[in-house]
Amino acid sequence: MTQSYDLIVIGGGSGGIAMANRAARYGARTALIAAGPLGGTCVNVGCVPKKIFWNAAHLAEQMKMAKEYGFDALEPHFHWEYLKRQRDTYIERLHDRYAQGLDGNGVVLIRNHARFSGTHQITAGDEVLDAPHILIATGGQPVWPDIPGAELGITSDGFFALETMPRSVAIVGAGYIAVELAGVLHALGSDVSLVMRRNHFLNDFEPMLRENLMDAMLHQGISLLAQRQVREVEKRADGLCLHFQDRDCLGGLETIIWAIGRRPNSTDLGLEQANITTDPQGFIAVDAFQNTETSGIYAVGDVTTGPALTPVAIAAGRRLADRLFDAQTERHLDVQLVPTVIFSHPPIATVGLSVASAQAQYGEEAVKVYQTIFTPLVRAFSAEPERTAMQLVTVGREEKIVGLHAIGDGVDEMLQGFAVALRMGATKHDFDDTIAIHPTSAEEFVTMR
Ligand SMILES: Cc1cc2nc3c(=O)[nH]c(=O)nc-3n(C[C@H](O)[C@H](O)[C@H](O)COP(=O)(O)OP(=O)(O)OC[C@H]3O[C@@H](n4cnc5c(N)ncnc54)[C@H](O)[C@@H]3O)c2cc1C
Ligand SMILES: NC(=O)c1ccc[n+]([C@@H]2O[C@H](COP(=O)([O-])OP(=O)(O)OC[C@H]3O[C@@H](n4cnc5c(N)ncnc54)[C@H](O)[C@@H]3O)[C@@H](O)[C@H]2O)c1
Repeated sequence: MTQSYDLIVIGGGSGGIAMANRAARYGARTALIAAGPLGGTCVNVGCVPKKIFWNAAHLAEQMKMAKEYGFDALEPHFHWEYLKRQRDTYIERLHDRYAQGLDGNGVVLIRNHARFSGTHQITAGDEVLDAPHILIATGGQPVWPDIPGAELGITSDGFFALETMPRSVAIVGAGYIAVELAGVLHALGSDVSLVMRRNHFLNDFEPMLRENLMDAMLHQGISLLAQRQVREVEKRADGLCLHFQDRDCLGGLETIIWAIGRRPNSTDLGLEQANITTDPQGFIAVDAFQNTETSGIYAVGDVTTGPALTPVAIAAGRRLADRLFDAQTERHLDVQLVPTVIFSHPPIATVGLSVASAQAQYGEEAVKVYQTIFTPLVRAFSAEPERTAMQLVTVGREEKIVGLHAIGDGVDEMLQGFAVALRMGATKHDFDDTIAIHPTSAEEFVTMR
């Protein structure tokens, strides 16, 4: 027998859970179908376990710095297995919390793989459901390279499953995940090589950010291998060997991590039953209101082409629930000024336009850039201190701030408040007129000349 709901949500990750809970609180009869563990990518193999390992790496750096502050040399031994156990236990608690939250809101949770069996009908195992509103929030998965021996490596999913710390690692890729994992593994004691196709990583970001991060990584001892196209992985007696096109090879590796992008989970959904097509990469097209090409079917999160970030998926899901079940007819997600942090070492915080994008959008004449680079006080005693760099991109006579970029200690926790200011239309004068907090690094944002 078909069970009827007001809303069916496919996918128990960031976007799906957010929409299901909000819709149910508005009184919508809601079913959420989740194939994987609750919380999806972010909670299980993304933001949360990554940040826990980043915290450990950050502590390792702080312990090194402690000597400069008069503490006896600390030579701590890091127990990867212990932290992994702690992390897994924490994540299990999050699973329970999500299940309780859904239950408390009256969302019916179905643990199975969902497929469309009609335009507004879903089959999950033996169950058949229908609803006038269906959300696709199925997220994505890591891309594997199509080369011989690729299966000898792992992806970020495999990284989070590692039981012991790899001694020597090559990370192939140049995006968020590649630089974040490189920083974490290096700080915890691995010998790390980052293998890039081009000369740089983080190619879509303001260049000053990646330039400063590349300097910092080289200084820390991470090996950056540019212009390397991977051709094959070979297993040898002394470890894995990564062969490059027309070039040398990198041997003696314990682990190779593929961090070459992610692809949407859209192939095994029966989308054709709902007359929904995807682009060649498998992404589902949506308009600004998350509508797909079929009325009453919506998509949010990593299965769409929007920024692949947890808060973006959550905001899109919640706004959609507001629109459909609380009569907020114009409510939708604005993807301008999405703040983001790259949890590299040191971290990067960025919101808004790069200098080049601002010039392209407003004309070169209209853009004025303020920047500063300095040694943060916390690094005052370091022989070769890691510097902090900050930049404000302004436009027009009123110098409206359209881009804010920073790399350095603590910028990850600085960005959120500045993102509010930019969203409210802050100008350089507003920043200058704000009393500084001294002595901090953040005060440089309101004292830049
Ligand atoms: C290593 C890593 C680190 C990251 N770090 C950050 C970070 O620091 N900050 C940040 O903002 N973002 C981060 N992200 C990105 C973030 O995790 C994603 O943007 C976010 O999880 C997307 O949410 P979603 O709801 O679209 O999909 P997901 O969270 O992936 O959830 C989709 C769920 O749908 C399920 N599913 C798929 N198909 C079906 C089906 N047919 N039937 C039923 N269920 C199905 C899946 O099992 C999954 O549980 C990171 C990602 C990775 C990989
Ligand atoms: N801190 C955060 O918020 C955070 C952290 C991790 C991931 N994420 C999200 O997850 C998304 C996916 O991250 P990602 O790092 O997997 O993807 P990405 O798209 O950011 O980067 C993939 C990189 O791999 C490179 N690449 C592709 N094919 C390659 C090949 N064959 N050889 C070498 N390099 C190759 C690409 O040029 C690109 O630079 C991100 O875009 C981001 O939105 C966010």
